[in-house]
Amino acid sequence: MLKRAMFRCGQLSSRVFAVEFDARTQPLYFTLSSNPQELHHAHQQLFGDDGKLFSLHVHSDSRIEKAQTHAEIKHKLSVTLSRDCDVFEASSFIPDVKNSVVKGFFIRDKSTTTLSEDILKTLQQSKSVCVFSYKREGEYCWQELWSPVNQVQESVRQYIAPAAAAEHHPSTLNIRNSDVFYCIDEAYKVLQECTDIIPESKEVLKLVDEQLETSRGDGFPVIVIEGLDATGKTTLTEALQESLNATLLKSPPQCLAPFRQRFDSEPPLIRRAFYALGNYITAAHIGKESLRAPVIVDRYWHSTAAYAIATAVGGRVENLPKPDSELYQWPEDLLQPNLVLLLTVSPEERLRRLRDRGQDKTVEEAELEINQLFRLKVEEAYKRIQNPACIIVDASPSPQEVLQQVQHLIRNKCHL
Ligand SMILES: Nc1ncnc2c1ncn2[C@@H]1O[C@H](COP(=O)(O)OP(=O)(O)O)[C@@H](O)[C@H]1O
Ligand SMILES: Nc1ccn([C@@H]2O[C@H](COP(=O)(O)OP(=O)(O)O)[C@@H](O)[C@H]2O)c(=O)n1
Repeated sequence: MLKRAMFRCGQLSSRVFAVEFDARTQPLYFTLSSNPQELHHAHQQLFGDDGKLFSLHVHSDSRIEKAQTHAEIKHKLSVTLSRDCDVFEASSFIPDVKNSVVKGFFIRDKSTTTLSEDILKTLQQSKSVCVFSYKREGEYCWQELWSPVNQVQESVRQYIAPAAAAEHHPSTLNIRNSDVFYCIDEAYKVLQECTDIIPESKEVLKLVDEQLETSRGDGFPVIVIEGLDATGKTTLTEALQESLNATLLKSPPQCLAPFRQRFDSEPPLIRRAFYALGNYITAAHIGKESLRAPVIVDRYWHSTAAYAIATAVGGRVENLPKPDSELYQWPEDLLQPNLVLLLTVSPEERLRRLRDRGQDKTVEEAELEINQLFRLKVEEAYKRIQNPACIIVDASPSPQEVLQQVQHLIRNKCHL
C-alpha cells in the first residue's frame, strides 16, 4: 500500500524539489537521497526551526482533475490555515525534462494547534494527493510519506540533499499544451475533457465547430493591437477603424462573452484553452472580413501567450523561457496578421489611466498593479514572441499623436 503510494508520487530519487519562498529570489532546490546527508546551510533556513513541515503534491491520470484539485487545495489552504502557517508553491521535477513537473505546496506550521494536520488529513483522503512530512535530527533532515495514523518505517526515509539550480526554471517545463497551445486540436481536447464538469464547454466547442475553415487569400491587411490593460488599445483601435474604414474585431470574440467569466474562474489549463479557442474563432472572422476591408484586431495570440506564460512562470523575468525558446513561436495553424503593434506606456502613466477610467479590473489586471514582477514578465513575453514579432509603439503621447504614429507605420509596412 505504502509502496504503491510512493510509486504514485514518481521516482522520488531522480526528482528535484523546488520551493518558492520569495518571488524575488530563486527557489530553494533540494533532492532526496537514501543515505544520510549533512544539511546544507541554505536548507537549514527551511528545516532549522521547530515548526512542523509538510509538502503535498497532486497526482492524477486526469489532467483536468489534477488542475482542479490543485486550485481547490490552494484556495483551501489560503482560507483555512492560521497566520502561523506559511504556504509556499512547490514543485517536483526532473531537471530540464519537459512535462515532468508535479505541482504542489510546502507548508511550514509554527502554530501550537493541529489545524494544518487536520486539513492535511482531509486532503490526504483524496487519492490524488500525496503528503510528505519532514523531520530533523542534528545535521540530518529527511522526508517521509506522512500518515496521520500509521508511523512510516524508517527504511523509506529520504534524506534532504542540496541540488543545483536547474538551467530552465521548473515552471517553464510544463507550459506547452498546459498554458499555451500551439494548435487548435490541443486546446479543443482540453474542453472536450471538461464537458462533464463544465457544461458550457459544449457550447464553446459548438461555436468553434460552426466556424467554417477559412483560409485567407490576398485580402486586405490585418493589423493587431496589443498591450497591457489601459495602454490605449480601445482608443486606438476605434480611431483606426474610422480612419482606415476598417473592420474592428477582438479576441476573445463577442460570441464567447457569455462564457468568459465562467472560464476565468477555472484553473490555467482550462482557462487558457478557452482563450486559445477564442483566437481560432477570431481567425475565422478575420479570414472573412479581410476580403472586404482592412481588419484591426484588439488583442490576439500575443496576449494569450504572454499572459499565460507570465502567470505560469513564478518569480523574476529571468525565469521566463529563454528568448530563443520554441514556446514563443506562433501556432502554425493560426492565421497570421500582417502587423502586430505593442502599445507601451510607463507603469506610472498606466496606473494614472487605470485610475482615470475608474472601472472594475479583472483579477489578473488588479494583480498587475500590485505585482510589478508580473507586469514585467507579460511585457517581456510579448516582446519575445516570434513569427510575427511585434513592433513596439510608445503610446504615452496624446491619442491623436499615437494614431498618427501608427498610421505612419501601417502605411510603411502594409502599404495602406
Ligand atoms: N494616448 C492617450 N493619452 C492619454 N490617455 C489615453 C490615451 N489613450 C487612451 N487613454 C485613456 O486611457 C484609458 C485607457 O484606454 P483604453 O483605450 O480603454 O485602453 P485599453 O483598451 O488598452 O484597456 C482611457 O480612459 C482612455 O481615455
Ligand atoms: N486574446 C486574448 C485576450 C485576452 N486574454 C486574457 O484576458 C485578459 C485581459 O483581458 P481584459 O478584459 O483585461 O482585456 P481588455 O478588455 O483590457 O483588453 C488577460 O489577462 C488574458 O489572460 C487572452 O488570454 N487572450
